[in-house]
Amino acid sequence: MWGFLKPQRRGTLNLFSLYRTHVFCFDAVFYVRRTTQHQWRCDDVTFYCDNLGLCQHWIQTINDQLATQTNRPKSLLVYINPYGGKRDGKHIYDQKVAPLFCRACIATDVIVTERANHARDHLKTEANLDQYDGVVSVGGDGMFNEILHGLVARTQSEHGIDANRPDAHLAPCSLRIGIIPAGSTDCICFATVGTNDPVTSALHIIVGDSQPMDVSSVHHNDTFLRYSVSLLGYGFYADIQTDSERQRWLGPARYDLSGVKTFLSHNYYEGTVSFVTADDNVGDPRDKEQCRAGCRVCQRKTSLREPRHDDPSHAGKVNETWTDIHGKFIAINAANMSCACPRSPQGLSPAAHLADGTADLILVRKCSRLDFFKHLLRHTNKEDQVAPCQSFSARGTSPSPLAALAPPSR
Ligand SMILES: Nc1ncnc2c1ncn2[C@@H]1O[C@H](COP(=O)(O)OP(=O)(O)OP(=O)(O)O)[C@@H](O)[C@H]1O
Repeated sequence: MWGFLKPQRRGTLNLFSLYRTHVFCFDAVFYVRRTTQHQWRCDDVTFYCDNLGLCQHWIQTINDQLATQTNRPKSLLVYINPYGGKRDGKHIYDQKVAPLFCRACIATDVIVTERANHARDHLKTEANLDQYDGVVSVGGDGMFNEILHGLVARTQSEHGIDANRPDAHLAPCSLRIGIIPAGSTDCICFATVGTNDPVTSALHIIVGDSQPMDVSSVHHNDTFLRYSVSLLGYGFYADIQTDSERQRWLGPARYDLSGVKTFLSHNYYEGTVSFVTADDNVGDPRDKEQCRAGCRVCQRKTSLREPRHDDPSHAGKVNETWTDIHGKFIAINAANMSCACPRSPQGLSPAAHLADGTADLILVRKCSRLDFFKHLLRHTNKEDQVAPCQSFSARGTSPSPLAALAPPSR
């Protein structure tokens, strides 16, 4: 007879394991409990039984059910950036994440990076990727980007795709990337999971959650520069980023200092932005629902986009009509995702989809400091982020001053 009894002994149990006493067999089942603000926690239920055979049968049945879930990772390659955010990436991983991976029987190879681009270079050339189900980034957005670059570059070189061609269709990576937030803004984690919480992210990885993401490639004069999954910024945000790197010793507070400095300098840039509007775009920048795992728009778009990287004749799009906008701009932003983070819970483009094959182009023309301040202030609240600025869904830009955005591919 199964029943919930007061536990006689609680121990560190494997995800599904059997503990025996002389009187009862008992088995603790660990599960994910959803709490508030998109946070997940690990909880357990203990079942008791006085029939050992029945208990074993029950455990076997659960394990058989779990074995059918092939999306759960069994082996992961973990990169920890000990240098990002408040420099506590290693501590976060050891204290909050490793015990959960261990409990879920996930084997891990852990590399603590020793320099910038260590993870990228290791993934590009050395790592034996066949033995892993995924790669985990413990760090911030910069660390995620390193891993993205390593994995995407490796995949393209294995498929013989020339990444310097802006019209090349990139081959999708077979490995997934998990993010354990341990950086300063952790925008990519926040925009995909809804919170910056290492335990929640670890549990998403354990249960095999996944979300496709658009990747934009940035080129200059037919030379590949970099990939981007979040914000591609020219002007205001790029200036903050450049300046904040010089203040890294300040930790996450460096963004505040650089933000104020850049705002006060009130720089603007004159040039022409060219873009192609998305033809079958179903979303609108003012849509109320935020894109999350399982989004129907992204699922539909992903299924419509056939991978065509093996057919050179399909490279590039024909009949694209380019629109030019000339002017003086304070900020030129292409958002591949909402770019939400704790300071901007809605993000720069709240309704941007993670995998619909488009980027939201946000142009902020030269205006007074006061008007620009009002625009920035909206990022911190939940009100309409786009009015009265114009916002476009675009799939490309022309050369200078913005590097071209190739059609995003997964
Ligand atoms: N061992 C290391 N020493 C120095 N720099 C490193 C090391 N490992 C990684 N890096 C670099 O540190 C940079 C910043 O890391 P990360 O993104 O993790 O933190 P952050 O910049 O504080 O957070 P965020 O990007 O979310 O603002 C990355 O661009 C990465 O290339």
